[in-house]
Amino acid sequence: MVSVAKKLVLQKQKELKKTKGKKPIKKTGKSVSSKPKTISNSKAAKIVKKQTPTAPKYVTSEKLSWKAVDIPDTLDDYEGFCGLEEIEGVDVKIVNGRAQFIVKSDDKVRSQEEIKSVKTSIPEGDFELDEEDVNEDELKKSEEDHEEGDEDEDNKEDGEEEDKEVEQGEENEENEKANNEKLSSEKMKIIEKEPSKNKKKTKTVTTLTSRNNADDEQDVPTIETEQTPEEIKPKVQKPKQNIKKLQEDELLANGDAFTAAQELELPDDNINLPKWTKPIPQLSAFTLTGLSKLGFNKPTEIQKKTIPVALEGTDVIGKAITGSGKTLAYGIPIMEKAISTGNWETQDTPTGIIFAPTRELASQVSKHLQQLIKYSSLPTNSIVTLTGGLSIQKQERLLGYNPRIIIATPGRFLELIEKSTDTATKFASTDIVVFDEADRLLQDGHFEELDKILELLNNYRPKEKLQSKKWQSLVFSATFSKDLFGKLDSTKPKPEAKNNKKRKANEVEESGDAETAEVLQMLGKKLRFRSKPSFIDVNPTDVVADKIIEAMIPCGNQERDLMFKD
Ligand SMILES: Nc1ncnc2c1ncn2[C@@H]1O[C@H](COP(=O)(O)OP(=O)(O)OP(=O)(O)O)[C@@H](O)[C@H]1O
Repeated sequence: MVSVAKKLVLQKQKELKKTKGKKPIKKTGKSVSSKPKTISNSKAAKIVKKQTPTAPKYVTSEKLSWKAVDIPDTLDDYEGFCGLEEIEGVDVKIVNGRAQFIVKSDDKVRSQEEIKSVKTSIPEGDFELDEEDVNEDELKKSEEDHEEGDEDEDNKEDGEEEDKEVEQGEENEENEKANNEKLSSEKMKIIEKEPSKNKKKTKTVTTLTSRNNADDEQDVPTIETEQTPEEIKPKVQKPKQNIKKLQEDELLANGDAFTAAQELELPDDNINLPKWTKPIPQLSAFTLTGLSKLGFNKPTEIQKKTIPVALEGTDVIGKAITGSGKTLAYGIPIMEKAISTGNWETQDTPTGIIFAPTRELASQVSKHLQQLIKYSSLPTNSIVTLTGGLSIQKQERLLGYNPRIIIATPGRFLELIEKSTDTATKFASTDIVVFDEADRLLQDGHFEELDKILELLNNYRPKEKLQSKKWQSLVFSATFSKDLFGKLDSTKPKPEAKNNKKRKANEVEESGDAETAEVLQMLGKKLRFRSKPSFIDVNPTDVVADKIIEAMIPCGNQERDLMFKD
């Protein structure tokens, strides 16, 4: 006899067989009755109708609901196209020489109102536009709107990092803006041949090019299509504003140095600045043009004495008070070296690294050097400031454009070289290292960082490849008091070596008093100069002593006694 349990099992198996193949019912919050609902024939028909895919529709690009996406720093995982998000469920087909977009559902298509509103926000880039799509006024307006948008975006980015760095932030934004102009990563160019007069079919070549990477260009598909001259619409005249700059930047970014050189404004060879050229005959026409434009008709004392020595490659220790023109005293030698190197578009190592103790000073130095560099053959993104409080990613991106001059505070610089051996190796290959306001750089807070930096740079320097095993050091400070350089005490030579070292310190030219000599000796040990440094003191103590006048103050006996009372 079959047991009740077995009966139940058999019944269950039968039920399971019946339900097999049916789609499982999705669970909702509501309780689902175990009894399957019967669906009327008409309702079932409606559901079937809803599931039928819409017939494919051909639409123009403006009708698609494109969304802008940020282009990431690295393009490895980037799936967008020219800063636009890919739209799923849309196919592209070339019909009569034009790209047609085939959509399968209406939710990918914009309404007329939406199309109108997006026409005023054309994305950045040299996109060619159809005349009927937008007139010149609209184009100008959209560009202005977009510029404002850019600022907002950048401000937002910096705001996330640190608000208080306003001044420096602005300066980096300027650099970044210049770089963005120069290297807007993806570009669409439409090169069209002139339509022939005899109404023959003309070939239109559409090439997608990447400005940044010549290799990318080879991988980009070229679409050749046949078009009649009627089909080729005249291009809208782009705004003239900044066109020359854009063309120049494009040439430079593409590495077409020869054509770019022709586009560059040449320096004035007839600049007459004898007060500069007499003590410093090595100055280039670029620098002289810049100095003349800035109205700097003669060098300051520290500039006159430092620049010629530094241009010869000698290490320099300069003593000059604040506001004496130290920035150009080291800035001009770096600039001249960078200009003479020539192949800056291929060289990926910096010419000079300038260390400053504070972000404000770094920013000030950068601004000052930018003023002069703009008259040189060096590109606008030749100077990069690396300081804390600003986006490290942004700074890394700027380093990708191979700047010639790095201005840094020790903390951020150390962070970057500890993060990437590639960056450390590049920086270690520098020709010149400047320590501005050395007394402050070698005090608490910075001393340990600078110590590590020097060690890393020394270790990473690819000596076999470089002409010189050591970089040139330019050290500036308003004072060489032992109190301020106290940290160097720990690196003081051992007593037995003291006499030898003392002799070396005395060899430093015009080293002045014993205290200065001792500080210089300690500095030499820390910075490991490549040559005997030239000590240039533009405010020696005897200058101050000369200004002290002997005076007699007549006073009575009582006052005199008060004076000598201990
Ligand atoms: N040869 C020159 N002729 C005229 N003005 C100059 C000259 N060189 C520099 N200056 C101007 O002098 C000012 C001070 O220069 P700079 O900032 O280089 O001084 P500094 O010694 O570095 O001072 P600080 O220690 O404050 O940075 C700047 O405004 C700069 O534009």
